[in-house]
Amino acid sequence: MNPHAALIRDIPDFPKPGVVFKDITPLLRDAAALRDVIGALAGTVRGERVDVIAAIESRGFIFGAALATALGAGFVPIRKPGKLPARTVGVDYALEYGTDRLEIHADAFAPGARVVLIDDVLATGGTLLAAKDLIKAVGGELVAATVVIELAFLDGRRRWGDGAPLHALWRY
Ligand SMILES: O=P(O)(O)OC[C@H]1O[C@H](OP(=O)(O)OP(=O)(O)O)[C@H](O)[C@@H]1O
Ligand SMILES: Nc1ncnc2[nH]cnc12
Repeated sequence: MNPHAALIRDIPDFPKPGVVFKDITPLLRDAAALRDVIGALAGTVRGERVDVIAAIESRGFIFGAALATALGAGFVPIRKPGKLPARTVGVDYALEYGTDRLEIHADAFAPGARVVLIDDVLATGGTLLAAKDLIKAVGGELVAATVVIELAFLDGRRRWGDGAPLHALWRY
């Protein structure tokens, strides 16, 4: 059950015809709802030692940075191409409405760093899987991934595979 379902808005045909876009901006501007979401994200990794939150540009940054502060963890950005200034590792991927590339700094993690991956939406799973691969490629130990919204009808979870658990606060 999502107590804040009314704060997630369906926008038909954005950014392309046929896509129903889950708009989280009404939720973000609601102070109590935003606090609840950050608390719920923290709940998905309660009891785990977490050194770093890694989050995906750009909507993932909103939740990831707030969660890092709440948990007393650090923050590592996984960015769209050409944005990170030092040496990077990158991967091309497909998402629900296009293709893109994600990059991470090659030295993003201290040895043995325990990492939680955060994003706002799991749709086809291409983005989250690309981020998982990058974290592993640069030596992070992935503890879990958590998304706020899972579009279960797109079956992205099927691609996630074994290893770290994949949590979702709300499923559609
Ligand atoms: O599961 P998938 O099909 O891969 O789609 C999920 C991704 O799509 C959106 O990102 P987008 O690239 O639109 O970036 P944004 O956060 O900058 O809006 C969303 O924030 C997820 O990262
Ligand atoms: N339908 C959707 N709504 C919001 N973000 C998305 N990212 C990928 N698909 C999405």
